[in-house]
Amino acid sequence: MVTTDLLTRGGKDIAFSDFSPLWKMHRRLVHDSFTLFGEGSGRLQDIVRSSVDDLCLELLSGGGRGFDPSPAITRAVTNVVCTLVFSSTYCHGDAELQEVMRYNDGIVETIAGGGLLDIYPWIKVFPNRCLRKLKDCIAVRDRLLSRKLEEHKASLSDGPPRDLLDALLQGQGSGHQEGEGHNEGGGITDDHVLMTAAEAFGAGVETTSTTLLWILAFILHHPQVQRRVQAELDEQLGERPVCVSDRVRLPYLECVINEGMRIRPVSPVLIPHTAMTDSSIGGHPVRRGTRVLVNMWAIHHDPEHWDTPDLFNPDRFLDDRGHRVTPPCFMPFGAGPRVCVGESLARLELFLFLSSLLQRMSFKLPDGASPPNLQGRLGVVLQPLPYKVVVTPREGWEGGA
Ligand code: HEM
Repeated sequence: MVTTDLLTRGGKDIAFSDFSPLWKMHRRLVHDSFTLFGEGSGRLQDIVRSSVDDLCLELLSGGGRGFDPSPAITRAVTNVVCTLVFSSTYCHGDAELQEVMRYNDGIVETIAGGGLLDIYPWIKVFPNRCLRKLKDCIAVRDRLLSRKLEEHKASLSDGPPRDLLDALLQGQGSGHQEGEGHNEGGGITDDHVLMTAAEAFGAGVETTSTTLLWILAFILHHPQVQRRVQAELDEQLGERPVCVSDRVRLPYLECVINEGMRIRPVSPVLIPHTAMTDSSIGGHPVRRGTRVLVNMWAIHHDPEHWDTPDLFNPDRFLDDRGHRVTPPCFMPFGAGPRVCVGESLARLELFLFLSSLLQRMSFKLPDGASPPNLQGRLGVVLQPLPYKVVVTPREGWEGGA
C-alpha cells in the first residue's frame, strides 16, 4: 500500500514483518522494555504522574462553559510516549512536543484520508496534497528521531536502558555478538530502531488517547458509573497518589476500562493478516496467502456472547461475587503471536490516567448540552466525534495536582 510503504520506509519496520528470528528478537526487546518501564520499575507510574499533573491543571483551567478535552489528552499521552521512547519530558507548549504532535497528527490524518491512494496507487504520479503532507510529516519525524538516535548512541552505556531507544541499541549490539536475530539482511539496523521508535507513536498515541476519550464519553452518558468509580477510589486510596499496584484494589475501574474497549474497539477491523500456511478458521479452509480480516466489532457485539451488547455495562466484567472476569471473546488488543505489543503499556496508561483524573476531578456536560454522539467516525481508529466537558475539582483537589 502506498501510504504504509511510505510510513514504514518500504518495509523497514520489523514489527510488521513475518515471523523471522529477527522479528522474534525485536518483538521481545520491545515487549521487555515496555514491561521494564511499566510493571517492573514503576517508572511509567512516575512518567504518567507528571503528565497527569499537567493534564489536571490544563483541564481545570478549561472553564465552566465546557471545552473539548481531546487536545489535552492527546498531548499528555504523547508526552508519556516521548519519555518512554527517548526520555524527553516536555512542559506544556514546548516547541519540540508541538513538533511531535504536529507530525503525528498529520500522519494520522493523511493515512485516514489516503484510502483512494491505496486503492489506485497509480494516482500518486499526479500532484496530491495528501501525499505531499504525508511525506513532509514523515521527513520531520525521521529528522527528529534520527537526532535522538545519534544522541543516544553517543551516551549509551552497559547499564539498565534509560528508554526504548537504549533497549534497542543494546539489543542491536548483543544480537550481533550472540549471532542471534540474523536473517539474510543481518541483525537489527539503525533503520529498524528508527522505525520501531516511530511506530510507538503511530500505534501508541492515537489508540490510547482515543480509548480515554471513549471512556469519558460513556461516563458522561452514565454519571452513576463515574460516581461508583470515585467511591471505589475514595474507599481504597483516599487522597494518596495512585500506584500501579493499586490495580487489584480497583476492580470496578478496571471493568469500566474493559467495557469502554469492548463497546468501542479502537480497531473495529484489525490490521489485515496474511495466512502463511494452508489453515482453517472454524472449519473453513484458509489457503496460504489469503488475506484475513478480523471483525473485532462483530466479536465484541455478538449477542450470543454478550447480553444487551449495545449497553454500556461495566458490571458484565464482574461475577456474582464481585470478582473480575474476562470473557474469552473480549480481545481489544487482538490475539495470538501478533497481539498488540504495547498491551501491557496501554493497560497501565489507561489505568493510571483514569484513576488519577477521577480521583481528583469530576466530569459533566456543559449546561444544556446533549451528551456526546456515540456513533463515532472511522479514520485510522474509530474516534468519538468532538464533544465538550466541564471539569470541576473534587473536594481537597482544588489545586489540581
Ligand atoms: C488502548 C490502547 C491500544 C489498543 C486498543 C491497541 C490495539 C491493538 C490491536 C487490536 C492490534 C492488532 C492486533 C492484531 O492484528 O491481531 C495492535 C497491534 C499493535 N499495537 Fe496496539 N493497541 C494499543 C496501544 C498500543 C501501544 C501503547 C503501543 C506501543 C507503544 C502499541 C503497539 C502496537 C504494535 C507495534 C502493533 C503491531 C503488532 C504486530 O503486528 O506484531 N499499541 N494494537
